[in-house]
Amino acid sequence: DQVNKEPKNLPPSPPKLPVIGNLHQLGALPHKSLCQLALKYGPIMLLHLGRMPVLIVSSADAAKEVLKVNDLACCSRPKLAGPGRLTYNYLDIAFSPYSEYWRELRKICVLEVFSVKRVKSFRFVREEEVGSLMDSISQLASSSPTDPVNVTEKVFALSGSIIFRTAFGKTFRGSEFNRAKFNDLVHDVATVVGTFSYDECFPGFGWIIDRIRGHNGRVEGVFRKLDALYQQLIDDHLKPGRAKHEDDIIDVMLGIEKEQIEEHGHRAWLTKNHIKAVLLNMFLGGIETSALTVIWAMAELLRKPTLMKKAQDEVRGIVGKKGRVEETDLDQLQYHKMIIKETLRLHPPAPLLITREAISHFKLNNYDIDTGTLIQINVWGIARDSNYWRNPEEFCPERFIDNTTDFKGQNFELLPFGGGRRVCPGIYMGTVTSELFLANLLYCFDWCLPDGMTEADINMEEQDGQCVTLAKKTPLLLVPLPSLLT
Ligand code: HEM
Repeated sequence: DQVNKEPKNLPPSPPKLPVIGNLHQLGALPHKSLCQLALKYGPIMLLHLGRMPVLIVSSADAAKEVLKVNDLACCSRPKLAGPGRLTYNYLDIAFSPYSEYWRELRKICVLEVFSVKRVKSFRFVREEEVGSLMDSISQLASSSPTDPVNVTEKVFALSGSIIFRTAFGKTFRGSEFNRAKFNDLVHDVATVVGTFSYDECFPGFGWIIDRIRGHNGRVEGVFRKLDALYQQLIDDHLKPGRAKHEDDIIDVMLGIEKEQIEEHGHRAWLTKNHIKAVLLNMFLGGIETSALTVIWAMAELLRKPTLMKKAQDEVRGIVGKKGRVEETDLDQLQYHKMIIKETLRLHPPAPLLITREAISHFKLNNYDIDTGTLIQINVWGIARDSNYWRNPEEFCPERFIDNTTDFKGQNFELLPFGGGRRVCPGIYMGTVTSELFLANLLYCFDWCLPDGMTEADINMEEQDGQCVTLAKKTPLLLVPLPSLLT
């Protein structure tokens, strides 16, 4: 039998160095370096990061093969050390390997936490928080009219307060996290879960490099900060007589825990650590993604004043003198929706999605993909591929006029939320939040560049650091002029 076995047909690989393999070719912005490598080695390549084989998928056709045809073989997650620590050993949704447990947990959360009905029930939170941000920007604009506002910081704080209130049932203002460098913590979490540890790439000696670069200490530091926060949130929820408007995710999960204990007479599977692990997903999935979308959209519009004007005319024309954009207005803002879509095309918050792992051997365009191979889908590269997109580098929301391409995982040339069984369950929450933020920023203010700066000076560089998310390197500083409508 062994004799008759066909030799394996592995995907092409760039030449690798002894021991480290292709690690040195990743660079500071892996999605970019991987695009360059794909031009030479093709849309299906096999890299080796130390001992780990990693399949890099860089075309819509190949992404379809992975996410649609072979999704079941590819929908697991590897047990990497950083996410392992932060998820209490993979008890969450995003980093848990494919299993009965993951299916059950995802099902509960999709029904109870991410459903359109639940997300809509928190509309008042989003509108209140957006309203108070607009008020605070107005105050800054009237007290020091020429001073720039750090829009990046404001948008992160807004996104944080919305997740705090909807997911954790607590206001963010006045908490320790408001004062601390909140966006740094959010970014640290994304970095810790996005960075491979050297120990897993190089068993035997990698831990020495990890120790020298302080990787383990960093993971532990982030873990302790988050764990203390979660514990405090859970304790608050267990206090009798707690005032609340709507059940938040902690209420929902504590309710399931109680039901299980009542039903079985003892705890079935849900513990406080499970709840904390899911809170990490809210923290990581919910805050940075929506904030980055708004920041990149603002930066792109600032560079193209005619598009900015078109967007402002639309929102101001539809909302009139109401003073604020409400969620019920959003469906009428068709151009606005195209701006968000175009921003997610050029600046997908997770440019390589979240690492997957093959749980069985499968064939991808005749190549053999072995069990245990890690899989990264370069959605950043795919969305800039001139085979699918005309003038792909240009920010042009108009490309979506009379074009039904959507980002929900069915059009493989546009996958900012991934696809298949692991598709982002927060699509509705993420888009409604980003749309509401951006629409209000555009409706309430005219935005000018700080003195002496021109459109060409806006820094569009991406933050390096091999992180799971794609942040703008420098903060967006803009001078707000209140619009006459507010
Ligand atoms: C603009 C907003 C957002 C973007 C672009 C985004 C993007 C993504 C991406 C690319 C993935 C990985 C998909 C894959 O591996 O194929 C993902 C997964 C996930 N996202 Fe989002 N996301 C957003 C908003 C949210 C929000 C608001 C939440 C929750 C509060 C959330 C929670 C999650 C969770 C729990 C997963 C893991 C799913 C799984 O592995 O089964 N996301 N998201």
